[in-house]
Amino acid sequence: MAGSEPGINQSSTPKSAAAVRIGTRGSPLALAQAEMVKAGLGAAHEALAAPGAVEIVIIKTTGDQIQDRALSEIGGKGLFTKEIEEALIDGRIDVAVHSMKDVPTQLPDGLVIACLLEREDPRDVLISRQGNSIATLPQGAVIGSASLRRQAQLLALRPDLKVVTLRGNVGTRLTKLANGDADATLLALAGLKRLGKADVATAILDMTEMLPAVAQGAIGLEIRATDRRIQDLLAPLHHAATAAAVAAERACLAELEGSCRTPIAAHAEIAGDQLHLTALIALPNGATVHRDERQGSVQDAEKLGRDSGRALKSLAGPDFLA
Ligand SMILES: NCc1[nH]cc(CCC(=O)O)c1CC(=O)O
Repeated sequence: MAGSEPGINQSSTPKSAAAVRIGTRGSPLALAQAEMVKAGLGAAHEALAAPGAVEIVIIKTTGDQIQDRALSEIGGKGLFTKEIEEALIDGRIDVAVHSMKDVPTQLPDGLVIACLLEREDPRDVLISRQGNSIATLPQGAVIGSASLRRQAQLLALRPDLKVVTLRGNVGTRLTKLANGDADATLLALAGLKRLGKADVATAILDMTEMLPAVAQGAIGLEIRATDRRIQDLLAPLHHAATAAAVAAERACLAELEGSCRTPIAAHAEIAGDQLHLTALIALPNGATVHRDERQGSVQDAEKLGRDSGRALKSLAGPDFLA
């Protein structure tokens, strides 16, 4: 290029000198997760431990802007991921850090989840003002939640409860609870732990009463499919057992997809070379819950997930997911 000097950046927006640019939402939880990735990269590669080598870029998503409605009402998949994926495709960032439970099963062309961090505890917790289990919540208690999955499973156990929409990030929800907007709420333990707030939990819910969301507790790192440099840098952070569990759960979800208004939950547990998958679909009012359990080789994680999704579909019948 005429007039250009070596090492001088000619573009109008100065290009970051960082070796790795990590894109994330700006919520405290998202930032904590991005910091975990930054620390992991620094621990794995000496060159990335230097100040400025890894940069965190905050990107605002549609899901962050809309705070007053249930996500199922807004509709549309990828409310927390779309803008971050655009930055990845445009080359403004190199790695997108996602809570895998917010990532749609279909990724945009050219992007891949290249790495899964070791999963945090996937269970949900109850945070309540009175009663330390679902069974002992006061009659008719008001539960704040925007999740159809949590609503359906709560109402299946306790049809007398009243569920109201409670959105916002973890801190906002805790404030709303303290203000009396609800008697109790449910949150993912993983998020609370990463925020150092696990002590607000009244009780950790058993998988048998509250099956988690697909991929809950798992953090996935999305990159450009062609980016070998970043792929190699992330390799030491990858956790194979988490990847297999998440693959099974997401394959189940992909098989069931069609409506984001159907409560779906799934959890895969790995012991040795065996994967045990539990999945369910329910009516939002909890009146019907269809459950599937199966076990097989970890190698067949995706097939187990697909088979589970198909089994649930045939249990439920054609009208259920409509
Ligand atoms: N949709 C919000 C969201 N996405 C991921 C988590 C928790 C962290 C995780 O599952 O890894 C949360 C908050 C919650 O449900 O309590």
